[in-house]
Amino acid sequence: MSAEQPPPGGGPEGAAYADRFAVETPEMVAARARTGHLPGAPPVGPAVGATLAVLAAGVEARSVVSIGSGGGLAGLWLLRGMRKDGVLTALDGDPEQLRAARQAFADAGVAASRARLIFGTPAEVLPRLSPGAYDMVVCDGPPREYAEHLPALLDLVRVGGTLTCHGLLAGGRIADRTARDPQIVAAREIARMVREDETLLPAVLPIGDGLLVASKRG
Ligand SMILES: C[S@@+](CC[C@H](N)C(=O)[O-])C[C@H]1O[C@@H](n2cnc3c(N)ncnc32)[C@H](O)[C@@H]1O
Repeated sequence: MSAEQPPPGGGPEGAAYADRFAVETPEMVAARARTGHLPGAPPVGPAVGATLAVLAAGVEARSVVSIGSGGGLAGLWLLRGMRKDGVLTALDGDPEQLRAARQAFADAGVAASRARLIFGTPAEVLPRLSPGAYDMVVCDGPPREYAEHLPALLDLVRVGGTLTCHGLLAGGRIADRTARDPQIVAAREIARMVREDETLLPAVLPIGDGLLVASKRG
């Protein structure tokens, strides 16, 4: 890296600053602590959470689907950015994560009418959701679980709405041509499908473990 060329994202110090910049509420801190012992990837960091809030605010989100609700940390950020009358639909296949999410929303004073928590996998739940009815669809689970559902996920997003998938970079391994494990193959497949879809305007944000964002155009 030359002296004139700063490291992407400001390097580790820049990433740490981005996380410090986005201050979590006490309820968010508690949500993070509540699910720390559960299996699976950790919840979103503050920089990713704040970005989700900004994206939700940008589309004036009234309805958002979150795939892989976890313990509700991303949900709290999303609700912060959504309209005050907005409804978050969050699904997860782990009842303990859903219980933790319910607790997190209650702690934060989120009205029950604003959060719909559904137990199930994308294969079970997505067919029950209305196509084109969502301002934003947020994926935060293993990419290999969601690659096959990408067309159904995109179908849920209204024109002008936004899709996000977190975990795309997999610690940078997505760029390593020798890496061919199922998670990386699925992440590359998601990236390819989104980039080649002419109805989408996509970008990869190198925050957290890589946030793929795409705006759906007419
Ligand atoms: C990284 S955590 C999500 C954290 C959450 N976005 C947050 O910030 O609080 C991933 C979640 O996806 C869920 N998950 C993984 N595979 C799933 C599947 N096939 N169906 C439903 N949920 C799944 C896990 O139970 C876990 O709660």
